[in-house]
Amino acid sequence: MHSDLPSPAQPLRIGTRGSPLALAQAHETRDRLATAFGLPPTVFAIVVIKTTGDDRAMIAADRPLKEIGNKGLFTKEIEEALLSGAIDIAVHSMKDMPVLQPEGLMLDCYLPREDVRDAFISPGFGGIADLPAGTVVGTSSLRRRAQLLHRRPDLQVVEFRGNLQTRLKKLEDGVAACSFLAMAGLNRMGLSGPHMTAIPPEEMLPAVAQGAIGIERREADARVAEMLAAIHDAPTDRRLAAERAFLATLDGSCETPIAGLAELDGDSLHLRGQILSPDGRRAFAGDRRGSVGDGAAMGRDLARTLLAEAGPDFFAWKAG
Ligand SMILES: NCc1[nH]cc(CCC(=O)O)c1CC(=O)O
Repeated sequence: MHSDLPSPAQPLRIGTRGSPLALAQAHETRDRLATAFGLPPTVFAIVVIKTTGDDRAMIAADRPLKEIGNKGLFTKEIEEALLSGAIDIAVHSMKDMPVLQPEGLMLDCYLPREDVRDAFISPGFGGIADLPAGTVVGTSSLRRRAQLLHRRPDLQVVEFRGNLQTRLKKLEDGVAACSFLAMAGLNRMGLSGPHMTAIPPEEMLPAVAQGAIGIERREADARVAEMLAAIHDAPTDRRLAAERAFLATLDGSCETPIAGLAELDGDSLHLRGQILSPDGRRAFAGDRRGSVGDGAAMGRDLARTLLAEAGPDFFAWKAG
């Protein structure tokens, strides 16, 4: 194995998007590999790959991502680089990953999960419950929009994108009273402040796989598979098995109003799931408790139950 380890002459190439969060995730992956194998950072090369989703010309800042089409928006070019051999591994936010990988690629290494919760960001208010009727809130997430409108149909939701700094500026300019981001991203970038509060999952159930980083590789690359096994986090794997089975059975993607969270308590797994109509008027939620090895079955079962409760017309909007 040791002769197979990366060297300065033949570094392990880590593919990533160029956003600050993506780079932080790629550096975390590099540092965990370096520590696990006692290697210097110089045997890793971080390769930034521009994806369709990063192309500002194509994506006007005020155009909802769901209108542009999200299938592989942030992953296609990176997966092509893996398949062509231009990079050896690719680091992804699991929240943005489809449940199935392209032929020849494998996604079975997860880093320890960060905070799964959403953050409430506002210079003026402490939480959702404090918002007066009619308040304008900013988010580009279809899930957060639906969840907010479900609880608070009196709120007005406007499209809101950009990094934390951009959002804080917009909030200070009065474009909206508050916004939302994943705690995981803020923590991984070392951002915290008086304007940010974690929202309990009971109040806003997070997206499936929120806070989890996955590392993709070529299926046939045994050397890389062996290296990744050393940094793989099994508890995160068990939780994502339940959440992603739930998502797969619902046939959803990251831009459909679906929420899911699995938590471990010793050998038992607790899975919560929710589906909503985009306007938030209809919502179906449920949970399952079982043993840690049964996550995928629990996820499928919960999804089928919610689909049956929602009825055949519930997902009809997806076709239109
Ligand atoms: N869809 C964008 C995206 N993908 C992953 C994260 C945050 C990090 C994570 O959940 O792991 C974000 C931004 C956000 O929701 O604030």
